[in-house]
Amino acid sequence: MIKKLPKIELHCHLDGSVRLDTIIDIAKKENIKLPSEDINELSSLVKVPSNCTSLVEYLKRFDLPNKIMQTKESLRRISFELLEDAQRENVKYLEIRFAPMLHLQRELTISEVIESVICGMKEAQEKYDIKSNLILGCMRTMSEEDAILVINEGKKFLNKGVVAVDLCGPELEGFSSNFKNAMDLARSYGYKVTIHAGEAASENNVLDAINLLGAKRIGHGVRIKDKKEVYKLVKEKNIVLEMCPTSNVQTKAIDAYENHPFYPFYKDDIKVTISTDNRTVSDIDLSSEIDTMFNKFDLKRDDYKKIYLNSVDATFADDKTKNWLRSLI
Ligand SMILES: O=c1[nH]cnc2c1ncn2[C@H]1C[C@H](O)[C@@H](CO)O1
Ligand SMILES: [Zn+2]
Repeated sequence: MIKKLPKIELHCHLDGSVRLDTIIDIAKKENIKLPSEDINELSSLVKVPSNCTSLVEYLKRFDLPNKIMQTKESLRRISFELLEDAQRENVKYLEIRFAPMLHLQRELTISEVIESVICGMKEAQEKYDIKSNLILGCMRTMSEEDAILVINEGKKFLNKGVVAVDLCGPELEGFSSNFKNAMDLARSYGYKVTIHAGEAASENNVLDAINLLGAKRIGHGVRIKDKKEVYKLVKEKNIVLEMCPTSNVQTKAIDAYENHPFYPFYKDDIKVTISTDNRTVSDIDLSSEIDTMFNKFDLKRDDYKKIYLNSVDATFADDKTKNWLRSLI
């Protein structure tokens, strides 16, 4: 049932959503040595195990896919295939995020990395009934200079495939102050800002992401449940939460689906949306994720419509795309 509904996904990492057989195929073509070429063994290396204890452990699963994402052709293909997979479950709009700095291990420049991902995205948009934009991730483990490089190189693609920037990777308390100049610069160019925050560290990071970095959307943000002041700010400013419940349960940001704040936030009119975070690493798709939340919390068709429309408003897409998305439900 859920599979047939039109869907929007705002938070999906390219490197966490690579098909396993594509990893094997690219490795063969590019002579890259994998720890195993057996799809079942590879699956156990890329998909997060049930006994994962933290975000840091979860993030180790990205090393392998990133090994085979170092050429124009592999990036084009992986971006095309992500949209191909998404349209099969009726995703109509997908914001793909990835960190260009992770794809410079061989011969590519930042600009070529972005261009290759856009190329795959365009091809899929021509072939299928799906639209997409890119969010450029800057790793919090890297320097502010690196973030500025990505922002400067990505500028020429703004509104030609690229719409926003993000900070991702392990979350330390107070990370925002290290990236204030970079995010000021990004906003001055016209990038929208979404920030992973309040996932593996406290709600204060959400406060900073909004107040210091100008985030209009927050990746996860589950920890705002812990402090009234931050919760109130998110609510009053209509900040959108890109919620990824399965990822939160896997990284132990939340101990069980039943305790995920998605439902109480929704009931209290916080702008919640549902995404996969990482299709391959988390071993889910958007339909299964929506299905899980709807079953756990007994949500109905009207609730779906409300969350879908929240997602339309929250996209970083142009008005024409937003109107099209509204017409689908
Ligand atoms: O949920 C997440 N939190 C923080 N960082 C994440 C999450 N999922 C993926 N990442 C990281 C790992 C990827 O290599 C990077 C860029 O997509 O973003
Ligand atoms: Zn994420």
